[in-house]
Amino acid sequence: MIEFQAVRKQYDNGTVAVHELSLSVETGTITVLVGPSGCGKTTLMRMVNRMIEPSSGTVLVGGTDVRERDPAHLRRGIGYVIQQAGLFPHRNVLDNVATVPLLHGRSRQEARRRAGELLELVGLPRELGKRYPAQLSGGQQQRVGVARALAADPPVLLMDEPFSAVDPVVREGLQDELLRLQDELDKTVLFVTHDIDEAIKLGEKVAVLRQGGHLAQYAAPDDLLAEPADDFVTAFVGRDRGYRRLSFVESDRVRPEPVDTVELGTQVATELHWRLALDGDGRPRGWLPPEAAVDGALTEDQLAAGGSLYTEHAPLRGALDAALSAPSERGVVVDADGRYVGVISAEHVLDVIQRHRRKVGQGLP
Ligand SMILES: Nc1ncnc2c1ncn2[C@@H]1O[C@H](COP(=O)(O)OP(=O)(O)OP(=O)(O)O)[C@@H](O)[C@H]1O
Repeated sequence: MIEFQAVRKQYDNGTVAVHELSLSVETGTITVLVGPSGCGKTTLMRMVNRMIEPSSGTVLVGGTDVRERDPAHLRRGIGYVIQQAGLFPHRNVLDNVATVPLLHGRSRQEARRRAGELLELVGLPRELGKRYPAQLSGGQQQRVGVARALAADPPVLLMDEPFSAVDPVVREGLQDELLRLQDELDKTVLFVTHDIDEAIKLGEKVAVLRQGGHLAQYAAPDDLLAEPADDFVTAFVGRDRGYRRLSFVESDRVRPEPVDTVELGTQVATELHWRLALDGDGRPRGWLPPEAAVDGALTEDQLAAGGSLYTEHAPLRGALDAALSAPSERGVVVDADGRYVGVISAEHVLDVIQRHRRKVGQGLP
């Protein structure tokens, strides 16, 4: 769908930002360009919608050389999301999103209706449409930016460090939202980041670039972690790549065990061991520490905050993290509806990992 053929970009001051780079981005996938600052990611991305022209080489979108396309026309089929969302400050949120359908000749009423739908699609309540960008949080602004980029229903979406200006928790939410949206929309997404974790989480394929616009490696995330092409990629993917690879290892061998539970809102006696507190629907709310004396009905503020939850059958990284982050040293396993299933120890997860290694016959690094 997007193809870079021996693309090179040298700026007027002599800087070679992209060095004869060839790369194919498959239709309907998220492909991530990742690399340190200044390695040419943005330059490469902007050649797709002709914001930057290559010095030599060819960029094809949908099989057509972009130079044969009128830039304005080309950009209508290519959504573009940037850091800080790039919203118009003096237009309210709904009008920001409606801009594109209006440009496409829709009536104002129709454009606003479509904008409302898009806000919901990216997980924002329609009421926010009346606010101005400055009245939204950074994460909400980014969602509006995504909604605006999707407004023309473009087959291609370029995203240039779209989530880097928000805090890590919001960022994770936005990443999850993008994966959910992509499941639904099947766009061809080219995503730029300098964060290898973000690249690995989002990319079906990841292109690692190094200084001077060289392609160091282009591979699926698991392959990148398993077999980094050279020292640069090894250093860039980081020391804990063995742990990260667990994100790709699913296993049905995790065997949760029962643990003592207590229900919020009920009277509980003092005990010498950790107990898991559940709400009335069986969802974990936190841990009740040993020897905790509960006067009256059990409330949430008497609990130690729980660790992360592990959803059954999810990749093993989540299982290990749940076990390591729990105050009771036992990770809580939940079903797809978030209801308590059992608990697991870190030792058990490591044992499952060992058995997985033996089964597939290749060690996790
Ligand atoms: N208009 C320009 N004129 C001259 N040099 C430029 C221009 N734009 C970018 N560069 C240089 O080209 C190189 C690549 O820049 P580019 O913005 O593509 O990198 P990047 O990987 O996106 O970086 P970052 O992660 O910091 O955004 C850098 O050395 C940069 O200084």
